[in-house]
Amino acid sequence: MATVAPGGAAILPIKLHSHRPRPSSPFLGKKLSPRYSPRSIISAHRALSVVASGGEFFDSFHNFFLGVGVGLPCTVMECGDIIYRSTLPKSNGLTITAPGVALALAAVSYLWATPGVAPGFFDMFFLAFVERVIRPSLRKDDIVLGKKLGEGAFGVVYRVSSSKKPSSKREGDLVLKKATEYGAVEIWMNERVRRACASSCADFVYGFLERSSNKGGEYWLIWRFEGEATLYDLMQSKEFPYNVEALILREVQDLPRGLERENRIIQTIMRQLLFALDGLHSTGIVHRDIKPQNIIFSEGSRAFKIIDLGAAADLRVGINYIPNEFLLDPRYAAPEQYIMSTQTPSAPSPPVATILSPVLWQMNLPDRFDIYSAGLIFLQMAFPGLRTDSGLIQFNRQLKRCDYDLAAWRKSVEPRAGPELRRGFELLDLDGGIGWELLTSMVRYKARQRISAKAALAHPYFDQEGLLALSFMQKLRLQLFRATQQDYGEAANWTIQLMAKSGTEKEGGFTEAQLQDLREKEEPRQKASAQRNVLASALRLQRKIIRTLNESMDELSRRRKSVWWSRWIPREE
Ligand SMILES: Nc1ncnc2c1ncn2[C@@H]1O[C@H](COP(=O)(O)OP(=O)(O)OP(=O)(O)O)[C@@H](O)[C@H]1O
Repeated sequence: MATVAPGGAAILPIKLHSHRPRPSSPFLGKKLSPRYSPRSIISAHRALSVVASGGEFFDSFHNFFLGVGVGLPCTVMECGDIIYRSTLPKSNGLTITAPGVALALAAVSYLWATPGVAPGFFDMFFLAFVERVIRPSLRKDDIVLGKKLGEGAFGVVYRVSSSKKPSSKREGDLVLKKATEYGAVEIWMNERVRRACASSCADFVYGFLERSSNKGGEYWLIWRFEGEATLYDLMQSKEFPYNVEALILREVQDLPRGLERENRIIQTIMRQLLFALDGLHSTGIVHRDIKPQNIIFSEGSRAFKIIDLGAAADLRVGINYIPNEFLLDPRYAAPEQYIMSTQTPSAPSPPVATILSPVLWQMNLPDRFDIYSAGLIFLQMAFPGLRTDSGLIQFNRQLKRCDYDLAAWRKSVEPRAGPELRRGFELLDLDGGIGWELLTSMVRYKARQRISAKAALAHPYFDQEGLLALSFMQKLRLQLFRATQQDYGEAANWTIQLMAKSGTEKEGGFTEAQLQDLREKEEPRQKASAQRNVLASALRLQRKIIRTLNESMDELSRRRKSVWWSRWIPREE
């Protein structure tokens, strides 16, 4: 049974890692002969090890560590059944199976699905700490106040400079926001954005809690000064959108003005806005206050960036996500008002929220809230009459009367439209109505039917850069896009119906809008098939798990969740 290896060590036919006889084993299907029982082989093994290595201590010592099954003490071996040496696996025993690969892929997809469980852990427990160590910090005394830029409900914004910086730096190259409420959240969001998608938002420098003021604590947030104008400022000018073209190209174009040129500029603005939104949404942040006032033109990067993350929600860890809280600008807010269903329990503790975040994200699609607001900005750019507060409020009323159906709104206003409104429709109708198509897929009543930022960027509206007409292939793609969108909507409706059926009396995962829509729908219901029942049961089980986890963590999170992230924020006493 034992052989002697070239090194002089004994090699025994002992399988080290398996207890299951192999088909090639002569013992397969038979009771092991007492002559070759594991115990006897182990004894032989011990004896032969000693004999074979007797005189050559050095060789034995060497083989003790290098050989497989060579002279290793049996106490550390898993001496299983006996097989011939030829049947020993050549690899280290790791077997790749199809179900194993599928399971691993499913786990990886879940961990990387929006908003990203795995990147979230890496960001929170590694990147955040590394950044804290290496980034430069600022103190109250380092800041030289300049002129006031704005004053909102939750803070005052100044243009400032740093006394720490060398004189080569321009004066007033920073912006300071002294914030009270939501300051901590805004620091958290800005730090997250800086690590995940820095180009989406204004360049954040530092944030800390300043306690020396009389008010008993203010959060100081510092950004680089991006530029003088927000999209709102630019849209107020009669020159819009040509003033944006001049900023982006850094020169005034001496070309004839017209719809095509305007359309191209608006398209560029929309693309930049959607890129910024996609960056935020991919990392699990929903802004919740997208409006032209919060989109600033960055002179350095010649692109629009998002500012004011005070109302944002980080769905990856559940920060500032309170389903029934109201802090939205009603002019730009989507009809559902809440980014998560009011029936979804408030955010669980951070680890649970992080683990469940892909499920909750898919159930609620909270990013579509921002998409609706972006759609309204698109409308404002196309129709100058909607750029004023009163114009927008009136439009919102009309749209509500049309059940948030843009096509119905168009039908109602087009026959009696003035030249300005008609010009807006003409602009959106360019290239086979591709702009109108994109707009209607952004401004929809049902969040689930709204296009995502990523899908919007892939929309053919953005393919026609520099072209006045669509090519045959582009038209084909548009048709395909429309067809798939329809299918998607139907599939989503079907799933929502199932989920609604699976008991949402007390707990559920649907927005009021979705439930309302289901109530309104009076389509004949098909008989539930076995497949549907299985899916419904799975969803019921999923909800039960979520509820149980929430309940068990509730007590813990109630005490901690309101303040836990403030530990990350530096303090200056
Ligand atoms: N990084 C920046 N670069 C240049 N200007 C900025 C920057 N950040 C903010 N501003 C200016 O400051 C103004 C106010 O900023 P912000 O919206 O963040 O403050 P706020 O207190 O939340 O205001 P509001 O409540 O009105 O939204 C902006 O409209 C913009 O003009």
